[in-house]
Amino acid sequence: MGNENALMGQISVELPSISLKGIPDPWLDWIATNLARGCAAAELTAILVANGFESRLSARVVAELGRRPQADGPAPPPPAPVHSGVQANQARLSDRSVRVLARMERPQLLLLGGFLDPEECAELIALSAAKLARSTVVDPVTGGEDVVAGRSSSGTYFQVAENALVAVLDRRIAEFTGIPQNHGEGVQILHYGLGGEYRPHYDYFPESDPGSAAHLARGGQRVATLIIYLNAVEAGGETLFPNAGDFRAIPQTGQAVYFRNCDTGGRPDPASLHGGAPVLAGEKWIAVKWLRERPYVG
Ligand SMILES: O=C(O)CCC(=O)C(=O)O
Ligand SMILES: [Fe+2]
Repeated sequence: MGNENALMGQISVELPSISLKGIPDPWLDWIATNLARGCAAAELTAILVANGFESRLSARVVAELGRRPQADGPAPPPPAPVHSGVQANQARLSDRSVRVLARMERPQLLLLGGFLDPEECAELIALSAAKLARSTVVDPVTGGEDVVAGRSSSGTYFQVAENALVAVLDRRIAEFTGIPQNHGEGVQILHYGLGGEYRPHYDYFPESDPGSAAHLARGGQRVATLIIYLNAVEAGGETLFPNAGDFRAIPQTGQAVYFRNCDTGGRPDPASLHGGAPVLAGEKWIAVKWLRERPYVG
């Protein structure tokens, strides 16, 4: 898969002239170091506030440092072996081996086994079941969130590292993808009932849509997507790729499909068109992680 270091090297960032006044230098170093380690902006802001700094100033300074290229800071974590051109059939992570079950070039895609344990899947479902709300899509013109017939799931979000299990999951995703944790949007848990579907769509924001600008300003493109299956669907519910020979990933507990929405130059890749096929029997639970080009400002 793409080499994140190369990708990050190509991104040029405009530095807005926001003053960092009000936060002493040692704290600025501490924020920069922890952002480079992949800590969530919200977590760092909360620590600053707990140490007596004003909350709006803290959030602004953390966001500002998150936008700066970190040429002098510690290097980002190396990408997992499967993505660095080595055709390994498993990724050895610090707490498990993730098996590669299938791979594809366009879009760049890996089907994965053992990304989550069945117990972890069950806990994510239990934590989400009580707080589901109807899913929305981005309005191409306004950039707002609309309820549409083509996305009939309900879902909920967890902030990065919101609880112990989500913290483990976010770390595992960063380690596997080689994309720093602070580039991730909060993990979404989605539930589809019988007949529920998400018609084919792109996860990237089309540059020609006026509504995309506001989203692109908050961390750039959604360069990659990870969909983790939290249960085995009895029939239907596959993640399908109409521009890739109608490839279909079948939901099986703990397995995942990881794909790039953009090429290594950060350009949207139309081959990444995908959808969730209607559930024909049973129900479908998934965890979805959208990964941005730059640190995500939620
Ligand atoms: O339900 C699926 O398998 C696909 C979900 C999806 O594409 C998304 O949430 O962006
Ligand atoms: Fe999607």
